[in-house]
Amino acid sequence: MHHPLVAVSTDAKDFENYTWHAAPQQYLDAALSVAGVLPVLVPALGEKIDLDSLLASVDGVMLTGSKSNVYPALYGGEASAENGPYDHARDATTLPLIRKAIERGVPLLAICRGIQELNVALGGTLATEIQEREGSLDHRAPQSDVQDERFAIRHPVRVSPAGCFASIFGPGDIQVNSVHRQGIGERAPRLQVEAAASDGTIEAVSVKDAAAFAVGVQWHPEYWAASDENSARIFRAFGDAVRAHAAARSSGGLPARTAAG
Ligand SMILES: N[C@@H](CCC(=O)NCCCC(=O)O)C(=O)O
Repeated sequence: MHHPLVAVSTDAKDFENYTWHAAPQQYLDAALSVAGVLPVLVPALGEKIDLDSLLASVDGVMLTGSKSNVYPALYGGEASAENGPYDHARDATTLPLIRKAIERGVPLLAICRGIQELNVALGGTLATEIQEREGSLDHRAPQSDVQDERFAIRHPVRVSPAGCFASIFGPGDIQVNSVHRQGIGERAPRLQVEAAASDGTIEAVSVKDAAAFAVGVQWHPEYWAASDENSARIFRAFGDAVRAHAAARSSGGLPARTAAG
């Protein structure tokens, strides 16, 4: 079976005297087994990467979650020891990659840190320690060493009837997991809300004027994509968009604006 290629963000991690560029396996499994695309890891090498060449060679981009936070100066905030850890190499890679993928009409799925990067890349800001806001839910993972407990599905989000998620999930609420302490602060002007939690936290967005599927989710559909229908739906929708992009590219039928650059 032919699998179209999807570029996947990596974290730069220092380990055993090397810097590794890595992504968790759950994202890779969900991409291959549920979306039906072949994930290709993109090193966090920032401006050394020719993004036009990369994006001419793949049919989708997926941004993973991470314990690290986007460096606050990138959205006018202040860095602090408590706010870290940071991953400057990842920021220097993902923010331009997001902008370029949207500009070229390459389908984009941005998960957790990814939705935060999407917001920052398009001019928005992030709020930190959102569990401390009055009336806020605690969106952090429960304290546990067991990953299945940390990633357990545990709160509802309301899907907006007006956006593209309504056609993926239908109307009403869906149940999601939650492993974050930051969230969208000021929403970037090009983003529209696709889902929100009961405390108002923005849980999913899409890019209003994008030529292709371009969405972000604050939860982790990759973790249960093999067993949870709603988690799988996002990956299937992304896979469909990637295949449509691949078909348009191979027939030379991409709209002029997506072939540019
Ligand atoms: N660090 C940010 C982004 C949230 C995110 O991507 N979480 C995944 C964490 C994975 C883990 O803890 O195992 C935030 O906290 O908002």
